[in-house]
Amino acid sequence: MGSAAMDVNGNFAADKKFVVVFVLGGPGSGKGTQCANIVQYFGFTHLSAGDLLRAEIKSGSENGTMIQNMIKEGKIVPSEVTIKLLQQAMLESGNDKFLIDGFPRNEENRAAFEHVTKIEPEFVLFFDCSEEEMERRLLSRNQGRVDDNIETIRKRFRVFVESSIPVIEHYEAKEKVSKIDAGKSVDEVFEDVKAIFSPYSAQAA
Ligand SMILES: Nc1ncnc2c1ncn2[C@@H]1O[C@H](COP(=O)(O)OP(=O)(O)O)[C@@H](O)[C@H]1O
Ligand SMILES: Nc1ccn([C@@H]2O[C@H](COP(=O)(O)OP(=O)(O)O)[C@@H](O)[C@H]2O)c(=O)n1
Ligand SMILES: [Mg+2]
Repeated sequence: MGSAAMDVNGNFAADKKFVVVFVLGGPGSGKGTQCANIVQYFGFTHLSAGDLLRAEIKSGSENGTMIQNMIKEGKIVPSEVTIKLLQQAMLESGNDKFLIDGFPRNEENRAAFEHVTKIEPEFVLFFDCSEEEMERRLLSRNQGRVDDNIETIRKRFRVFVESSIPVIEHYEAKEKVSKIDAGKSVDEVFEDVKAIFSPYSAQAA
C-alpha cells in the first residue's frame, strides 16, 4: 500500500492509504487498452500521463506549447508538470486505487514522484512487446496524434530503451514487476492481466 493521501490542497497527508499500480511498456504495447479493461473489472481509476498532458495542451495552459513540442519529439516532459497533473487527477477522482499509465517514464519521473507523494507502487505491470508489433499498432492507431508517425515513433522507441527500461529494472530489483507478454490478442493479454489483479478484485473477475 502507498502510505500517503492528499488533502484538498493537494498536499499529501499520512491518514489514508492509496493503492497505486504503475502500468509501463513501450509505445503501442497496449497500456491504455488494457487499463480500460482493468477499470471495468477491478474498480481502479485510470490516469494516463500522456492523456493528461494532451488535455493540458488543449486547455490552453501556459505550458501547452512546451508540452506539445516535447510530445512531437518523443521527449519526456519535466516531472513537476506531469506530477502536478497526476496529483490533481487523483484528488478529483475520489478513488483510492489508481492505474498510473505511462509514468514513471524515466529516473527523474520516478524519483520525483516518490519524493513528492511518498507513494510506493503496489506493483508495476509491464507490457512486453516487440518493436515490430508496436510500430504496426501505432501506425494504425488513427487517433490523430502528432507523435504516431514513423519518425517520432523511432525516437520514442529510443527513449523507451534508454530511459524507461532502467525504471523497470529498478522495480525488478525490488521484485515488484509483473511482466506480461503483450504481443498476443487483446483478450489473451487481458486473461493474463486478470490473473495478476484478482487479489484486488472489487467484484469477481
Ligand atoms: N493486444 C493487441 N493486439 C492488437 N492491437 C492492439 C492490442 N492492444 C492494443 N492494440 C491497439 O494498438 C494501438 C495501441 O494501443 P494502446 O492501448 O493505445 O497502447 P499504448 O497506450 O501502450 O500506447 C491501439 O490502436 C489499440 O487498439
Ligand atoms: N510520464 C510521461 C508520459 C508521457 N509523456 C509524453 O507524452 C507522450 C505520449 O505518451 P503516451 O503514454 O500517451 O504514449 P503511449 O505510450 O500510450 O503511446 C510521450 O512520448 C512523452 O512525450 C511524458 O513526457 N511523460
Ligand atoms: Mg497510451
